[in-house]
Amino acid sequence: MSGDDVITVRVGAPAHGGHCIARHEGRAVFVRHALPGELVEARVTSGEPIARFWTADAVKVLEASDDRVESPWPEAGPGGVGGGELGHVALPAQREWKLAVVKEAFDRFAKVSFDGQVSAAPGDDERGGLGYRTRVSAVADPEGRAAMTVFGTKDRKRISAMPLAVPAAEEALLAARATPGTRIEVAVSADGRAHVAWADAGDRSAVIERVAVSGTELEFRVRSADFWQAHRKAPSVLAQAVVDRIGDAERVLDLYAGAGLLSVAMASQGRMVTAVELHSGKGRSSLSVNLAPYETSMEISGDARRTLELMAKDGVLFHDGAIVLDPPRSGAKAATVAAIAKLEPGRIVYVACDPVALARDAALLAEHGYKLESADAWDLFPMTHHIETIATFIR
Ligand SMILES: C[S@@+](CC[C@H](N)C(=O)[O-])C[C@H]1O[C@@H](n2cnc3c(N)ncnc32)[C@H](O)[C@@H]1O
Repeated sequence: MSGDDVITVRVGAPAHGGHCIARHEGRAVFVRHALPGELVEARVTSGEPIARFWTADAVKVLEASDDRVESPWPEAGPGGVGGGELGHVALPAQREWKLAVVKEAFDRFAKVSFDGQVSAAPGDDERGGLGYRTRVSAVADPEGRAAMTVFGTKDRKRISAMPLAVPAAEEALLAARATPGTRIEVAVSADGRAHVAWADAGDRSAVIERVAVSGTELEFRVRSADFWQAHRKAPSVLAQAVVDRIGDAERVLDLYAGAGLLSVAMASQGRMVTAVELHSGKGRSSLSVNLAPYETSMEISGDARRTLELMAKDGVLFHDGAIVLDPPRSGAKAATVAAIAKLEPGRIVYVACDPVALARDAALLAEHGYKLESADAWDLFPMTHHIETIATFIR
């Protein structure tokens, strides 16, 4: 089965990754562009006879869910580009979907229950979950115009709209003309201006971002090569959440620090922060520039696990301190979790863009004597399946 084969299935619960699970002839089928409870005709997108599961796109809805809406971005619909796979789901139902996914991840992999909420970022409800991305990227098509990858393929399609982006970013992306094959990166900085960078052309221009944390406006220099949260409100939501969760820790180790968003937020509250980041780029890193005003804080340029192991060798302990980590999608994994536990931090604050990776790491932390104190989630990527979760662990 593949290509144009269409099957009729009753769709079940959502699963991690932006699809719902259905069954067909005894096999699990991951169906995108559907909603729980719907009866749909789905085009099989991968369906080897011997495969344990198939994937499919709902192409015709025979019985629609009450939560189905018209997608504000049809180009990301069935057979379209990735990055807008929940567009057909009403905004409150997107959050219920994400809550179900986080709960399932915690139950299944961490064996603890997730009792938190999925909160909206300020202003998202008013904007219908649109116009939030300050960072967008695409690749120039043969005519030099913005194109995105068709989900599950290597093909690209020119886009005519990017409604998830703040208007200035959408406008800049659609107006960009670049050498075919070049990556076009748009960043709208705190001053509301769109900055377009052609990453492959070596453009490393910096923008200034301003983020409000505990009533103070903090400034950050961010280069196009630096990691920066994509949602316009994500930096303040996450920095505030972390500041609120580190308790009275005087010393904090911030692993996977990026341009220093969380480090600077904590340092601005008088904490002594050591920030660790692997990809600090050429020249003076943004992390070091952004941390410079805080004399008791410092940057370590290197790998998180290696840094932890060197600290353990030197007998460093974090009993009265906290370790904050915000790893890439794959999570921290066993060796880094073990290295964190070796420093015996009183508190661990884990910021995760993948709830399954977080839940797996939570199970590992439990083996090292760390128990979940609290967990909360934010919908910082409306119209997509992505979700940001913060979990706090104590010894
Ligand atoms: C999800 S981002 C978090 C950045 C920052 N906390 C923020 O919110 O802006 C993860 C960061 O980890 C860095 N990174 C990836 N692997 C790493 C490693 N092994 N050791 C240290 N940093 C790493 C990436 O370069 C990236 O900046």
